[in-house]
Amino acid sequence: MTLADLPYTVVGAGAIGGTLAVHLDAQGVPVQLVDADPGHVEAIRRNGLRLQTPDGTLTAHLPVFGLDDAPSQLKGVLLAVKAQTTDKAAAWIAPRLAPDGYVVSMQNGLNEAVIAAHVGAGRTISAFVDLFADVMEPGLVKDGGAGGMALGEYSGGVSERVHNLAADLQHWGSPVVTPNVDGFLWSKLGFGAMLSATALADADMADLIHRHRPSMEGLAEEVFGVAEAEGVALEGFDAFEPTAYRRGADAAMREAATDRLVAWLGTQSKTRSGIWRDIAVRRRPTEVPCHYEPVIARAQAHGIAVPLLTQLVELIKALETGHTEMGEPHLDALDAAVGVRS
Ligand SMILES: NC(=O)C1=CN([C@@H]2O[C@H](COP(=O)(O)OP(=O)(O)OC[C@H]3O[C@@H](n4cnc5c(N)ncnc54)[C@H](OP(=O)(O)O)[C@@H]3O)[C@@H](O)[C@H]2O)C=CC1
Ligand SMILES: CC(C)(CO)C(=O)C(=O)O
Repeated sequence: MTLADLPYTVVGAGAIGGTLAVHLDAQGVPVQLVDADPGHVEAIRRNGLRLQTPDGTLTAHLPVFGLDDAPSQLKGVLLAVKAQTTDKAAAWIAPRLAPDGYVVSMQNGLNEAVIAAHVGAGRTISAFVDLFADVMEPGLVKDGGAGGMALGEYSGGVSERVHNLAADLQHWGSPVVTPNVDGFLWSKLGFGAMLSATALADADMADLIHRHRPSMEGLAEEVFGVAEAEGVALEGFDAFEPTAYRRGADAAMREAATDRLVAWLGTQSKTRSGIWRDIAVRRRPTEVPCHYEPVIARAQAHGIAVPLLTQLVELIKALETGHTEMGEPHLDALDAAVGVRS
């Protein structure tokens, strides 16, 4: 096999990596998996990787490896580990990555710089993913609803390899190919702050966003204040309209945007965020500090106050360590903090 023939490698074959791998396989595109969870690897080896979709279950029988027995040379890597594992995973990938290989960050957060530090900016592809998926049991991923995706070069612009990747993903859908993935990533950080806040309570994302509009909208506004200072041109996606949450946005326009967002979230069969799932089901640390501490640091550098975001990160950390329990009073307190601020 020549380098050009090497399959895609999904590193982190969980909810997102698993979903994309099954769709690549269904498109007839060669793909192999690497995952750190031995139980998941074993289940995939035994029964294939199964993706439950509204139209039935797709099963992909794919080569699957643990970190110790994976191939020594990788070409197109789709990285789909949680953000806090990016550094470790990229360090593992770097010595195995072919000179003309690349790593695509199929993640939430600003992970591209971390990846580029290991493999080089020229071998890093930016991506934004708004898919909805969950690992239900080892070897089984549930498609929890449709969402958007964008792809582009981390160094800027778009390229043939980005267009090729978008074409290879056609069985999943149609990714946007754009030089402004950053605009999507920052918009998702705003939306993601709302989703992260819904993990403070034990109820569905749509209901909590509807009931706690002051804090939800205030969180997005804080993130977008930082994005603006960073010179990022925000991009809308799915039912999320970032312009409605910029400071000074018309109040009626903002409420209408939140109405549409809540209605759309209500159509998704995945009703709780990955953050909620990590705390309540998996009982493991979440991505929230890794996503938002860099945003808070940038806010400080620009002299921008982000009190809601800071409080959100502290509350999530307290939930992770068991210092507090999930409950809607946390969101009432955030709502009240907005009242004090404005
Ligand atoms: N799930 C969703 O609907 C969405 C997720 N995202 C983003 O996608 C990214 C991936 O999330 P998601 O798919 O939900 O996460 P999952 O936890 O479902 O999948 C990640 C997988 O990676 C494995 N893993 C951990 N460390 C390594 C490693 N060093 N090398 C290889 N594999 C490793 C994990 O194993 P173990 O469990 O043992 O750690 C797990 O099986 C995150 O950034 C998330 O925010 C974005 C949009 C939606
Ligand atoms: C809510 C969702 C699925 C939106 O993409 C998400 O980002 C997550 O679960 O982490």
